[in-house]
Parts: sequence; structure tokens; C-alpha cells
Amino acid sequence: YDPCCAYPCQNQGVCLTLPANNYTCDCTGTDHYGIHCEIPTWRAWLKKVLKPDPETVHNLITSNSLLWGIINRIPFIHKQIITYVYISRGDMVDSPPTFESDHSYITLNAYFNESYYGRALPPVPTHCPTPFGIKGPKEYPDVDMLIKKVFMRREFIPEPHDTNVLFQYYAQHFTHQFFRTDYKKGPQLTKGSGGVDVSNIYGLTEQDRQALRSRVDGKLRTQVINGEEFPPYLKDVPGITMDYPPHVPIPEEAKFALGHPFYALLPGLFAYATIWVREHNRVCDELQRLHPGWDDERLYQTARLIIIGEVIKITIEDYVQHLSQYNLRLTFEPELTHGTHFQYHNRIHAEFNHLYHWHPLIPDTLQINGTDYAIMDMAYSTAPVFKHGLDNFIHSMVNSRAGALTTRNHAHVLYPVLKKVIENSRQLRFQGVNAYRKRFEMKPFTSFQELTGDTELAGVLEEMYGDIDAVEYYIGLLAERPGPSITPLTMVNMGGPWSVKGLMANPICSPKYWKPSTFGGEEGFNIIKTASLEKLFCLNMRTGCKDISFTVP
Ligand SMILES: COC(=O)[C@@H](C)c1ccc(-c2ccccc2)c(F)c1
Repeated sequence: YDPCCAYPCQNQGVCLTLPANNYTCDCTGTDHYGIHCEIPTWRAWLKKVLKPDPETVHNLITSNSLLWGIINRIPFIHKQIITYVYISRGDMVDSPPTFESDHSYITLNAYFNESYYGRALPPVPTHCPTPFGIKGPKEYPDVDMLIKKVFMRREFIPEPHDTNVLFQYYAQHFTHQFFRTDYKKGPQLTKGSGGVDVSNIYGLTEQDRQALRSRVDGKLRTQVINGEEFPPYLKDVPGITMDYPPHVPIPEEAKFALGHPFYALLPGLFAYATIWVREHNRVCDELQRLHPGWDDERLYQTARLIIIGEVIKITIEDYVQHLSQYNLRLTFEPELTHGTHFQYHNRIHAEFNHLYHWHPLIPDTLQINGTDYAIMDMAYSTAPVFKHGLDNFIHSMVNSRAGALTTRNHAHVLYPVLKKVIENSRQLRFQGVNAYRKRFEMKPFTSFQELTGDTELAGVLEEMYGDIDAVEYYIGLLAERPGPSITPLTMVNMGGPWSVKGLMANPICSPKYWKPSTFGGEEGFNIIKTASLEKLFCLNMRTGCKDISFTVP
């Protein structure tokens, strides 16, 4: 068989098959040499010796709160650390993108065909002996058996850090602006534009964006229901399509025109969509006060720039801060990347999409004012929001526990979604979780026990996969023993680079954008710099806001 199927090249060396069952490893740019790029240059050796193990680093950053309390308050040191986080995470993401899912080697398509999700590692060649190259079983384990034995919830496991449902819906609402798989054409393709473009608020195409505008004062279309501002009914916005199930009779007063067709599915997404539409219109009012002469177009475009800034600010300083459980205070300071080699380009990777399948966060029911709603009771319905009022609905999200991001915690109704993501990862021929551990500078797992920290689960996985190098990507991410963060450690160290790159490579972070005039002057700039999750809700809820955060009070 093709000797490159054994992945002989280490440290990201590229394997090139030669005639007569020969091969060569291209060690260019790996800081290593030798036939398998296994010998480090003195520079790489020094880095390896000095760079502590990611697990140690992670435990350090998520503990020692006293030490971090001091470091967070010394601007010079804090800025150095944040700069390092931005640059080091950014450097781990190939930019321009190198691989896509239709070839197991580098192509120009990976760069020029923007319909592709990028790939951090190329797919396993189809001619290799097993789905992982040469290791493990000749066939993937049966997906239904795998789901039943490893993923299905026996009983609800609450998230150990008191994470609430407000966090879960933030993750779902935020990520759907850039995870836009083109299901009709295949899981390797996306309709997205590569990053935080707030297309989930404004619409993905120019046509949708125009349809959702009021064309007055820069504002988005809204309507008043029970004295409060809400998005418009779908029937009132020609051209907008929302994903509703065919043949399910849903009254027109329950269908709304939102920035993303998927947001028809859950009231939690409708609630976030409503809050962000209100925030956009509130920013328009602020801008109009500052610039009475500005027309609708300038108010709309400038407000959209401010909203993107707010989204990135809140995502780093509230969302990632909670997710990582870091005691290091994470900040949104684009000027720290100015004058460095950091590049303001981003491509969403297929593996990032799969990593972000966080359905275990979803509880079986949501209790609102004493009424228990099962997930399916809420599907395609906004009734819970209008029956109890938006503020009560938000209050219930704040006070409801999310599920732990681990195995055996997927709600049963989500079986089809989970099956789809596992089948897609097989269609995309993802390499095993250990290949990704090495790709992101972590040591590969040496045993099933080391992966899971749970003897029974280790046995189940060993029986299915045989070889630790054959454990599938998504399975390994979720089966990993819990760490100090909301997600297990591998998810942090892989999600980190894609997430930080996706946030900080936004055009508004580049030197030519990141200045007061872009955002309507100092006041507009300050809306971004003072944005927070709590402010977002408290400025846009009618009856006051209490305990707004990502943890159950
Ligand atoms: C490596 O860690 C980091 O760079 C920190 C800042 C960090 C950054 C991002 C994430 C993160 C991981 C998964 C999905 C979304 C965000 C994360 F969990 C931690």
C-alpha cells in the first residue's frame, strides 16, 4: 500500500509518495529534519524544552486566581500575554488555507474556491487500507451502536461549572453566522463568508439584507407586539426564507423573518435575534443623535460595524472567558496585533464546525414560570416567548442549567443530528483524534484509559476501535476526560486557535478600520469598548434585567 498511509512524517512534514513503494518527507518550515522530520533543530529543541505541556499551562491558567488577579492588573504584563495568545493561536491556523475536503494534498482550490470549508489536516486518502490510514478496523464502528453506547443521555448530567442555557443559546446563535454548511451540495461546502460577519443578524445575501431593513434611520424592520419591539412577521418580508418543516401547520403570527433561516427552530434563537435587532436599532438612535445629518444608509452601515465590534467584544470577554474558565482576564484589544505578522484573513475549517457540535449542552426541558417545555414542545414555536413575555423567557434561560459537554449526555431527540455529524466526518475522511492532537502541538493519547479517565468507557471504545490512533475525531473530543474548562482540554487547545483567529482576523481589527471615525467617532468606538453581555440585555429588555451571565445564579 501507499507508504504515506502510515503517516510516517512527523511535525507537520508532508509525505510525498514515490515510485516503487518509496516516499519522502518534506520538512520545509517544520524546524525539524531527518527522514521523518523527527529531529528538531536546536531552535525547535529549545522551544520544546522551554514550552511546558499544554495540560500544565491550562491547569496553571485556570487556577492560581490570586496570582492572575495581580497579573490582570499590571497592564504591561497583561498586554504581553494577550498579544502572545492572539499571535500564537493565530499562527496555528493555516492562512491562506492549504487543504480542502476533496483532495488529500494541497491544491489551489483550497484558496480560490471559497465555497470549501478549510481543513487543518487533509482527508485520509481513499486508497489506504483503513479509514485512518493503516491503523484500526477496516470499517468504521457501526454508528448506531456507537451513539447508543457512547453518546445517548442516560440521565441529565448538569454542566459542572453552573453553565446556563443562556450560554448554550449564545453558542448556537453566534456560531451559525459562520457555520453555514451547504447541505444540498455536501458537508465539505459552506455558503458562509469566512468569519464573524453578523450575517445571522442582517442576512447572508445583499437581497436578504435589503429586505430586512426599514430604510428609515438605518434601522432594521421591527413590529410592536404587547408594547415591545420584535422582528417582523415572515409574511411581511417578501424574499426572506426561513426553514420551517413542510406540512406542519404553523400560524403566520408565529413565523418571523430573522437573519438566519435556522433561527425558526428554537425560541432561544428568536430571543437572541430579537435582542440583537433591538441593539442595532438602539445604536442607530445613538448615531443619529451624534450625526443628525446622516442618511439611512450611513446610519445602517456604521451601526453594523459597531454591532460586529460588540459581538467580538462580548464573545471574547464574556463567552470565551466563561468557556475557557481562565483566570487570565481575556480582552478584546485589536491594536495589540498591529505591526505584527498577524494577518486579517480567516477561513472556517470543517473540523471547527464538527468540534462545535455541543448538543450535550441542551437540557431535556426548559422551565419557564413553572411551566416545563420539552425541547420538541419548543421546536418551531415562539409561543413560550409570547406566553410568558421575552423577559421571563430570558430569565428562565439564565436560571436553567446546561448539560455537561461529555459522553452519554445527548438528548434522545437529537439522535438524528448526532448521527449526521458522525456520518459527515466519515464522508470527509477526518484523520483520528491523535493526528489532530499532534497537529495542535499536543502529545497523542497513548491509551484509551488516558483518553477517557474512565475504565468502563475506555473498554467500550477499545472494543470498537482497537487502536488508540483509530479513535475518530469527534468521538475523541467528547470522550476525553473532563478538564477545568467547559470543554475537555483538546477542544480548548484546538478550538482556541480557530476561535481566536476567527475573532481577531476580522477586518474591523485591522489598522485601517480600528479607529474612531469608522464607528462614528469616539462615542461609537466606546459602544464597542464598553459592550458586555449584561449591557446587551439590560439595554434591550423592558422590565429590567437580573443576574445576566453565563452561570446559573
Ligand atoms: C488555547 O486557549 C485559548 O487561546 C483561550 C483564549 C481560548 C480561546 C478559545 C476557546 C474556544 C474553544 C472552543 C470553541 C470556542 C472557543 C477556548 F476554549 C480557549
